[in-house]
Amino acid sequence: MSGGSGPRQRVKTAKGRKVSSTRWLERQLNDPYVKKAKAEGYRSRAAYKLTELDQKFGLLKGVKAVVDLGIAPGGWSQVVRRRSPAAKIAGIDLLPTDPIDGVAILQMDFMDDAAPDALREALGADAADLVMSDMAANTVGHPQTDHLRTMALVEAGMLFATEILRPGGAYVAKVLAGGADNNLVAELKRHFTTVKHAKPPASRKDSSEWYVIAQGFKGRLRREALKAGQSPFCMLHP
Ligand SMILES: C[S@@+](CC[C@H](N)C(=O)[O-])C[C@H]1O[C@@H](n2cnc3c(N)ncnc32)[C@H](O)[C@@H]1O
Repeated sequence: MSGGSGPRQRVKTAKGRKVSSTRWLERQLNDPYVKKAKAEGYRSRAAYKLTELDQKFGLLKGVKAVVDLGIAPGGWSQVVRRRSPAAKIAGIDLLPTDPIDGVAILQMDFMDDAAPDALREALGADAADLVMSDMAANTVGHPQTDHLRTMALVEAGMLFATEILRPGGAYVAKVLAGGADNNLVAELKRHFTTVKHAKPPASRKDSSEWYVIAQGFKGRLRREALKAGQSPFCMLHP
């Protein structure tokens, strides 16, 4: 997507406004995805990242139950709702999210021990077809710390996905530049038949975010079977 209509808008630095805030405002005003989101009734330009990932990977095809980790302000769930009007959707965020028709929204920390059960209950389905995470840890400006904190969210999302997905289901998560690290990719490959990375066009070029897309969930691994050296796959959600 390029350009957008009309001349580029400039924002004057107001008294008390930081230069970085002025730049952010200017970028928002001139961003074609921001304009499109406004025109099409999406709460965030992030909606187009999921739309583009869906176009490339068919993530939303036929989904009946979806979990949205880091739902606020709600763009991704709006996309799912429009694509699959009957799908059950449950989302979680630290921040409040305005209601979305038919979406169960929890305001809590996904890293809280109680979050997985609360989400399962909110979803109201035995299993999900898709777990999507657009969660981003608040950056502290120390690259290693930021990377570790984001990876902790991706890993926690993966663990949750392996407990709630039906066989064949998918997990998509935001990761930082360089993608998921080798250990995480190896772990994802144990659980999913394909693992890919993508940066949708709507993701800003100067942002370090990428997405990891894991599809074809193999089914829950049965820990006892693994220990006993038997076939580890146990289809708990046929
Ligand atoms: C980029 S935004 C998500 C945008 C959303 N996909 C949309 O389309 O509107 C990332 C969200 O992740 C949330 N988040 C970060 N860490 C979280 C955590 N531990 N638990 C729940 N939400 C978290 C943030 O509060 C933030 O709202």
